[in-house]
Amino acid sequence: MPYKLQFQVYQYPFYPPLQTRYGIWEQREGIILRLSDETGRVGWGEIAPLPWFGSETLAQAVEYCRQSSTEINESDFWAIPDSLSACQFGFHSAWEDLQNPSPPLTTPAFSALLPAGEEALSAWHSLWQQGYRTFKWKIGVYSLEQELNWVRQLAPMLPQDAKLRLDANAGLTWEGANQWLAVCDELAIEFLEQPLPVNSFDALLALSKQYQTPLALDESVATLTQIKYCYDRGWRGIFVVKPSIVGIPQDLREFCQQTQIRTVFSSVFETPVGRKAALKLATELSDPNYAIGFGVNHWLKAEVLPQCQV
Ligand SMILES: O=C(O)CCC(=O)C1=CC=C[C@@H](O)[C@@H]1C(=O)O
Ligand SMILES: [Mg+2]
Repeated sequence: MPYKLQFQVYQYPFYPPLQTRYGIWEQREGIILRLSDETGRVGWGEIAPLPWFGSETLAQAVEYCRQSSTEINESDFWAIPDSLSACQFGFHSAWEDLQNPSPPLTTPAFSALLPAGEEALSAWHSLWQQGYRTFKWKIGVYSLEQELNWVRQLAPMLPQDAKLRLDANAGLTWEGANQWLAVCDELAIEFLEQPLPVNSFDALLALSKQYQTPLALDESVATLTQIKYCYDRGWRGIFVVKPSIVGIPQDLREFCQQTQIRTVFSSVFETPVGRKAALKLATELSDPNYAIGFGVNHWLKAEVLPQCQV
């Protein structure tokens, strides 16, 4: 049965901008997809690229949508190349939504992203009062000395049942990662995300065996192709899965069911359209021992979605 495709590009400002080791991220941009069939069923999907994580660029995704005719078939969904992993997720999510529009009945607990730097010391309390019990703090943004000093203040001030995880966004050196992990073990940090660059797999694997604090790969496992590569090379630590850029949901389901890998699902600050599809997959596959990285998007002010062009 052919499906009718409509799509619209969107841009939303982050408020406040997101500060990470990669710099300041000012706005989220992506594509909202609307699929409909002859019986009148409608499905929504979102293409939310994250090129610095290894997905396609927005321009490449727009080009793919433009060259897709307004009538597409099931075979077209399976023909989307792995190099367009955000398109794969967006189109398959819209197709799954059309067949079963119900949102997930429950979701795992959410982790809240703290602002980078010293601001985290004051920001966590209002999030705690909102009900968050797990917090993620980005490191590698300021100097090692400053951040070690701040984490030694932050960890002890959190209530007993709070959890703190750190995300280095591939920004540490081997020496810096060892310094951080010694402190993580001292402070019972929940896990340390991507301490070293993607091309340092052997060093990451060695590091994962030297400290109590679990390591999580994120940038190294951005797509299902990369997840399989790291699994085949022996990674059995945490896999941070950003569903919006991972690829085809059904392929991820099958791989997780075959391997039982330990996953912690994470947002790419997508809109409510992509968030619904991502949470549905997270509810099915994310390790229940870990909160998922979908704390309220403080960054995204706009809630109204653009209507697709007719
Ligand atoms: O995982 C979370 O807790 C929230 C999402 C998040 O931290 C990220 C989303 C997208 C890109 C990065 O800046 C960052 C990450 O590295 O995990
Ligand atoms: Mg990360």
